[in-house]
Amino acid sequence: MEGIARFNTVGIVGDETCMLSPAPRGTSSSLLTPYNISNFHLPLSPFHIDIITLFLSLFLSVLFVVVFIFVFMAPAQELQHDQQAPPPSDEAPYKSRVTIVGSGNWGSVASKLIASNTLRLNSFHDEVRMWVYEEILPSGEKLTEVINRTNENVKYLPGIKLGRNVVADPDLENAVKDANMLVFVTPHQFMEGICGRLVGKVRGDVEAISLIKGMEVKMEGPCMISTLISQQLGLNCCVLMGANIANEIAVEKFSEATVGYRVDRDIAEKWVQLFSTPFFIVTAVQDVEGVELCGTLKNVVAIAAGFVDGLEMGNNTKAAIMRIGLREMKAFSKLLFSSVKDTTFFESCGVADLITTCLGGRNRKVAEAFAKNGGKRSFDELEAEMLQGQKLQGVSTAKEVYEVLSHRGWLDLFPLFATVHEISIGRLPPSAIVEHSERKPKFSLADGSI
Ligand SMILES: NC(=O)c1ccc[n+]([C@@H]2O[C@H](COP(=O)([O-])OP(=O)(O)OC[C@H]3O[C@@H](n4cnc5c(N)ncnc54)[C@H](O)[C@@H]3O)[C@@H](O)[C@H]2O)c1
Ligand SMILES: O=P(O)(O)OC[C@H](O)CO
Repeated sequence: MEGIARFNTVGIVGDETCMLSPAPRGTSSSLLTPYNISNFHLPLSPFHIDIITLFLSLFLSVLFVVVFIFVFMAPAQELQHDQQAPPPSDEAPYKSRVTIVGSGNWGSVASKLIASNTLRLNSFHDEVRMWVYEEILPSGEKLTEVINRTNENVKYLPGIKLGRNVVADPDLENAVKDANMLVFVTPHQFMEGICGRLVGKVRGDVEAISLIKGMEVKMEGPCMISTLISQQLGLNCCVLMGANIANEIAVEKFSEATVGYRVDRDIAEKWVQLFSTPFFIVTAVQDVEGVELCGTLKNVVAIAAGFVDGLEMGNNTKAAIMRIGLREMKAFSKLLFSSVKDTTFFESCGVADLITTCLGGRNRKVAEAFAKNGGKRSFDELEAEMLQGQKLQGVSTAKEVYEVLSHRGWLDLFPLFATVHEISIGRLPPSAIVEHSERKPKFSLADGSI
């Protein structure tokens, strides 16, 4: 604009010069400078000539600058703009670009599922970027370099090829910058820090989904991880939960999952499309909080089931603990969010996830070892020894749920949830899981009301 305005100013100066009249024939050249241009005789004094010369040189200089900018600078500016503007210029605008934020056990399997679909479906760019929290392996190599060389996450999912179109990237900002579909799948305790690093770094049109089972408790109250992501990054976030033990899906054993969405069914369908395979069946329901709370709270029940296994109390006791746990899951979810639907508890994210976790999950396994050791070895110690870098979610979730219960005066209403935390911190012995959980809550929790 500045260039155009200057150009107009130059034009006006030019017009003014054209207003000089031709010198009348026979006019004496001694009075007027003989300034002949063809048959024009301009009756100008030296002062006028100086002014005109000044204006002309000004005009020519400005013209030169404008031409210089257009010829030499504009292409450079265009190039710079192209580099910043998403999506990159080498792709059709309708193709979605997917980045996975996280590369643990489930994060790696999610990358494998997604990578098989982005190759197959035209609406997605082939490449799937996977942010990796960089680690140095015992061999001295960087985990990202090994993943990119071998196409395998040798630490968190050994023996499984992820797909050649998965690119491991240790730089979080670089990994997300071009994506318009972000999949969050890290242990929940790292998400606050990760979101903090991503503020202002994601595309304006980005959609997100969280596969993370967990919650945060803030001064204002409980905050689901999808809400944390939505609020911190200013984007819409769906969730995907289900009976999904990652190692089983990695070897393509049949499983189901549930996508929870808030409003936009089309977005939910796009996520369903991105994850679905013949052995991984995904269904969408309009209940983000219900789906996410199922995935989050079942980990607390799994710890209780692990205590029962460690104490060798048998299947009936374990089934009883699962039933009481499911009742508390439903009541707690509905007390926090009245919108939570009963039907959600019958989806894969509900009762199916509860069953698989209480039978074969990591939370159950480590809790069993905790009980076998009479609570003498801490969860942290057992987790490090038994999971080699993978993380439990149930112990910290039990603590977070306990904070909500004590803050709201609900401890007596949720004896199983409260007891799991008290055993985990050594306040009660593992055997308390049955004695305390079987206590009848003071009020009916059947419909989630107090
Ligand atoms: N593994 C499963 O079977 C499974 C299935 C469904 C859902 N989930 C859920 O998915 C989420 C992620 O689980 P996962 O199994 O992929 O992870 P994981 O348990 O394998 O966790 C390890 C991951 O945490 C990363 N990490 C370690 N320190 C970190 C730090 N300071 N900052 C950021 N990252 C760090 C590691 O690099 C690694 O990628 C959890 O909420 C879990 O409950 C897991
Ligand atoms: O191994 P866990 O206990 O973390 O559970 C894994 C998944 O959440 C099961 O769906």
